Amino acid sequence: MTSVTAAADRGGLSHFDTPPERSGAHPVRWHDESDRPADGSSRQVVEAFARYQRKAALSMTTASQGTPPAMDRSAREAYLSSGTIGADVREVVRQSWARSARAGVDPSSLQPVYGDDEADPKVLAAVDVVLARQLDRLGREPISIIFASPSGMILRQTCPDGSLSGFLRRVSLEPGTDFGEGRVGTNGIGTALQAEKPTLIMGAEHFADELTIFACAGAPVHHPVSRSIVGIIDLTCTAANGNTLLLSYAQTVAEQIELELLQTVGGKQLALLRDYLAACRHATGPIVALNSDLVMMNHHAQQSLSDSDRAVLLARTSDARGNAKPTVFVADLPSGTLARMDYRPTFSGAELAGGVFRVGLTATRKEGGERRVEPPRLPGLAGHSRSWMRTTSALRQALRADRWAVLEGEEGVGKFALIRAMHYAEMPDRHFRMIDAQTAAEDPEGWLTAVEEEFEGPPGTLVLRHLDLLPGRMIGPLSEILLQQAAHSRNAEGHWVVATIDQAADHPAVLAQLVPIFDVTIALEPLRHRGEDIGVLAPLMLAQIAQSEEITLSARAVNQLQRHPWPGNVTQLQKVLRAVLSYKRRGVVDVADLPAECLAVGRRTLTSIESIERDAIVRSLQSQGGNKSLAAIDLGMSRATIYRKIREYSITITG
Ligand SMILES: Nc1ncnc2c1ncn2[C@@H]1O[C@H](COP(=O)(O)OP(=O)(O)OP(=O)(O)O)[C@@H](O)[C@H]1O
Repeated sequence: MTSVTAAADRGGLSHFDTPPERSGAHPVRWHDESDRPADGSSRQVVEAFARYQRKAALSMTTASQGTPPAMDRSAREAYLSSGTIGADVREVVRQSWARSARAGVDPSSLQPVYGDDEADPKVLAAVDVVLARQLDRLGREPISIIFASPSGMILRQTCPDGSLSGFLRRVSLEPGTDFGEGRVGTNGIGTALQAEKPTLIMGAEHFADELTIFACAGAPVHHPVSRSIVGIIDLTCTAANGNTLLLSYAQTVAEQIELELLQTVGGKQLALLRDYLAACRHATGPIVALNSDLVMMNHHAQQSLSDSDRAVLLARTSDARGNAKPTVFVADLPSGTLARMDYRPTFSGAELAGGVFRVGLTATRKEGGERRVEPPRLPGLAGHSRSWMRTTSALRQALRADRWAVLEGEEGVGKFALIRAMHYAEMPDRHFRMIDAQTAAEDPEGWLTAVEEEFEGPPGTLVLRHLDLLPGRMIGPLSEILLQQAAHSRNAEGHWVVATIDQAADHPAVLAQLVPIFDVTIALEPLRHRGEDIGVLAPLMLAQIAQSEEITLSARAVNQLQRHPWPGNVTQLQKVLRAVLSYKRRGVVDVADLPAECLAVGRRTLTSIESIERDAIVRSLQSQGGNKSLAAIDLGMSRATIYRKIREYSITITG
């Protein structure tokens, strides 16, 4: 082991001990007060810095080892003048330069942007503890430790060396400045955030001229449980002193902050983490753990599922949230895969702390495009998910066996449409009547009489729609009528009675007194759990509403619709398609043509204020070509806030 003596001797940086092949320079200090930058022209500053670098270089031990191959300034100049990328430009840098150029960063003039950022106080407290400890160890080493938010805003900066501090101030590397890549181009903070991994940016690899005098190593700091990025640690020193040790040091500081943060994690989160890790240990498939604050997914869930499958899977998991009993359920994913989800609750003491889902995936479409057996057609309706087929087949069996049924599902999910289509598909010659309990309160007597008269009329289907809305005082009388009829009319000449209820409604008396009169309860799943159906439903409905085949949906638009949670189900999808048709009558509807509400894929229903805010963000992002910084300015919010809200509302930006 080689130790970097100058640093370790002072009791600091001893963790820089490295194998010989990775050993490198130790940080240097100003040797002479006269080297300190004078307040003067930038030329003076550059000269002062050059002097400083030269001296720094002299005091280095094994500077070049462990350092990315030095890239001379000509590669950068060639790129900036002609867009030519030299062979010695590292991939991470070449990608970052391209992003910086696309974001319109001016390489010849650094234009720092100042602002506020909402910092998590727990994270900042952990950062402060670790930075104070590091500062003690650094003594007066000319190295700066910076902490920036997930959007690149500098929140903390320490530098024990006054001279280096002076240079940092000149480029505004100080709290309150946004060092996101889209603002100042390639740099240790913004580029590491983009790459989501530790990244070293050396001298001329920086995009902006003024930053090329520095070496910056950025290491993301993760939340110890969720592993989401809570900020970034950046170590900055002179370009001549930069090497991979700087990166190791940044990673060490980031890890120390994570350890510090771990102390603040509550019992519930730890309990969930414990169960999640235990599940991951034996996992051969996706594992998802969640509570109201946290979602954790193993590598399998992140890598092997498409975005739309993952969105549907998460939507399905959130339905079991808060359940204190183990449950197993099945979800159809948009790709045609069937997910069997085994949910086990997690407890912290007696308190429910969340739950872990072990997911088993079964491909339902075989290679070679083997077709499924198509169910009998239901006129005017579309659907081919397993869930849809299970429901339609259960309802068909109930009809054929004269078994009275309750069809339950969320509002607008298509309960009534399905019963009506089933009736006309199976017994088109028979009488069909719907009586809506929503109107029962207006004329209770008349409503009950209508039900009685229906039973006296010709046989057929009687739908008692919205049964959960029946006023309490009418439940007794209706149950008497139904019980009496149930005793007589279960034969081919009788009535097939089907009721619809909203499963979200609070209707204990209906459940206790009326539902047991029916033979079977069948569930029609919310649209968000039948993403596959959207692929056939949306084009069909678009053509139906437009009464034309001149307008179609692109595959990307369908994919986007499949990712939406559809709290208002098919009715909401219908409204969206109507809205699209109000401004586009022919051609191909693409993602950009969809209303703002469809560009967000969230797991929960938003309040109206939240959806207004979400729509405003989506509109602004659209008008700014997807540029989050510009959208933030447009909306008068900080970049951190827009990033948080984009995540919170699960807004996707497709390019
Ligand atoms: N699978 C489907 N294919 C085509 N259209 C559908 C389908 N499901 C629902 N719809 C249409 O969606 C709209 C809403 O359906 P419907 O009124 O049956 O929902 P519901 O569940 O009975 O709603 P609620 O309980 O809120 O009254 C209707 O216009 C219906 O024709």
